[in-house]
Amino acid sequence: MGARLLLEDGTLFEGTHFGASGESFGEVVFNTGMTGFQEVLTDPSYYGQIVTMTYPLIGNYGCTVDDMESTRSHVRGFVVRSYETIPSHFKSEFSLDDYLKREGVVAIADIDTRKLTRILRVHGTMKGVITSLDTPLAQLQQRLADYVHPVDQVAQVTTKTPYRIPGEGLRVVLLDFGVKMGVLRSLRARNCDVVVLPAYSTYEEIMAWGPNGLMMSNGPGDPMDLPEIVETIKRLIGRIPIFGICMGHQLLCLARGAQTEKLRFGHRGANHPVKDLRTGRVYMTSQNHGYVVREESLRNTNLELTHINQNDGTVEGVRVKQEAAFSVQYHPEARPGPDDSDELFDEFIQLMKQFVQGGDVNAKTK
Ligand SMILES: NC(=O)CC[C@H](N)C(=O)O
Repeated sequence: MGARLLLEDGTLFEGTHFGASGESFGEVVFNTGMTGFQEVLTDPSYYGQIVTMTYPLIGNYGCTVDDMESTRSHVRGFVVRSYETIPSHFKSEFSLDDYLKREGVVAIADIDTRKLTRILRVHGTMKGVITSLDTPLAQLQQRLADYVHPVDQVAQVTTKTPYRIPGEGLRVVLLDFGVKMGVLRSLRARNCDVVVLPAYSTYEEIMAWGPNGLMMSNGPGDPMDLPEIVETIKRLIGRIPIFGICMGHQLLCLARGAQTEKLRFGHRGANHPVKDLRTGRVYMTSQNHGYVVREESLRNTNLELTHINQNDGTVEGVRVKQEAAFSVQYHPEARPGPDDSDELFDEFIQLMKQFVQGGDVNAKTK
């Protein structure tokens, strides 16, 4: 059965259909990871996006509940060069096709994903639609032109009610902007007592849990859609140690007066080199973001640039001078991807310990 992918600029790809049937609109982006399609599909930061995998063979190792990054898929569509129908891996419990059908994700295979990626690299990410239906092209074009991306996507994916993952160690409140399981696993591996709160929790609701530290998660959409949350973070900086990942990083920077902007085509994949400017060490990192903190905007703030991307020189990490707060644009929880940056969670634990011992609101990030 056939399927079509139509881009906002009029480019049409015709391929084979798999996954759910129907018509689905979203922002078309690409991911450069060679593996990790299941983590990509279940990462809430991809909410509202149609994801293309640049690696040509997808589905080979099947799916397993173990590798889910949340309880459902958040993508609006999935695009691959070659879909492998027979999964082969000892952990595989079901096929990618079964999973996409179950989650209502429309997918297309057998298109030239290299050509698609080059279009997105040159012209930037754009709106698109995948359809398995026979809708006439002119009608499809009109519907795509009328489609608008959802705003405040964080509200769609954050937990509706607080929940706790008990542990014997330090109490971490996690503001859930669309948290990946990997972040929770990394905190649990360090025995933290984790309380996950809705993104729009107030300063008082957060502090009522008596946290030793605040973790701010990844999440979908534009950080500038979230001014109320930025106001809450302004009050929290200096009160408790803070560690921000991706969306959490962008919001920390906005709270300290920096600015964010949209990248032309973003960074998505498990193979992005990042340099720690303090040590000169380069880490391979897992990434998924379309927005970035503007480096020039750090100048009049007390944010210190700690990490940069080796490919395009963009901001990858900061710390707040004189305060116990730091953040990174990439994903140290590494699902999928290299765990080079796992130590950032240990740094956060150290910061919280220092803070507990000294009761010191000025415990320094290293
Ligand atoms: N993974 C994330 O947290 C992404 C943050 C933000 N939605 C961006 O695309 O830049």
